[in-house]
Amino acid sequence: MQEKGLLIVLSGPSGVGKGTVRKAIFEQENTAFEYSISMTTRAPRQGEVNGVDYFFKTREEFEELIKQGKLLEYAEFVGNYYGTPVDYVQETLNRGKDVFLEIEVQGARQVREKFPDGLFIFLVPPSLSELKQRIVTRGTESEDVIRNRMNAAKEEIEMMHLYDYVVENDKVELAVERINAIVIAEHLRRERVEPKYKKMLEV
Ligand SMILES: Nc1nc2c(ncn2[C@@H]2O[C@H](COP(=O)(O)OP(=O)(O)O)[C@@H](O)[C@H]2O)c(=O)[nH]1
Ligand SMILES: Nc1ncnc2c1ncn2[C@@H]1O[C@H](COP(=O)(O)OP(=O)(O)O)[C@@H](O)[C@H]1O
Repeated sequence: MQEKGLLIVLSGPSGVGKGTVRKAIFEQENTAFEYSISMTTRAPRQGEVNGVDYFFKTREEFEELIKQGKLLEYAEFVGNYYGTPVDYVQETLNRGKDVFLEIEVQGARQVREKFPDGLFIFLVPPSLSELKQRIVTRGTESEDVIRNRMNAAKEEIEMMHLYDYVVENDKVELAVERINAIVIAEHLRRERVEPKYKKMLEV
């Protein structure tokens, strides 16, 4: 039987750099994970592409997906819905591939209930002031939204203890390296050999 893939969940407060770190992970050569593209009702930002960054949905479409049980988890975050397509995740894990989710904390909590054996990684900022700076310099949000996101961030950071690992995002490259190391260690702990090293064993 095909060994199932590992479900890797990267979460943390808004503005900590989840999206940035996730992109850097997928820009590495030979990334062994499959990224699960989320559904959202948020409007696309400049340069975002439907089916690449997100599947952009109307509220009605999203609520229909909820009703039909098509989402592994979903959450309302600062006025918009975000959710993970369940079929994609299941099928990919069944093919033996690791699936990588980058989601906010309410969703991560729901995934933990359904996949207790998943690998849950919490990204933290070096400090709260640095977090605020990142949200401000991103410049995509109004002052009201920034205030909401900072308030949400404080509550989100309290969820840190529910995770398997906490990774500081001081520098993107360092955070990526830490996550790579954690995944390798978790594969070994689960007696799975990295696909990259499996090739060596075949020589
Ligand atoms: N629960 C959940 N959260 C998601 C999903 N996709 C993205 N998010 C999170 O939703 C939040 C807002 O995302 P977005 O609007 O793209 O803004 P940004 O990531 O803060 O730049 C971030 O914390 C994302 O990690 C998802 O499928 N489910
Ligand atoms: N390690 C880092 N050092 C400095 N700035 C960062 C770092 N990681 C991310 N950023 C910046 O912080 C802002 C928020 O990052 P983003 O990836 O959108 O966060 P999230 O997805 O967690 O909401 C962006 O402007 C991004 O360029």
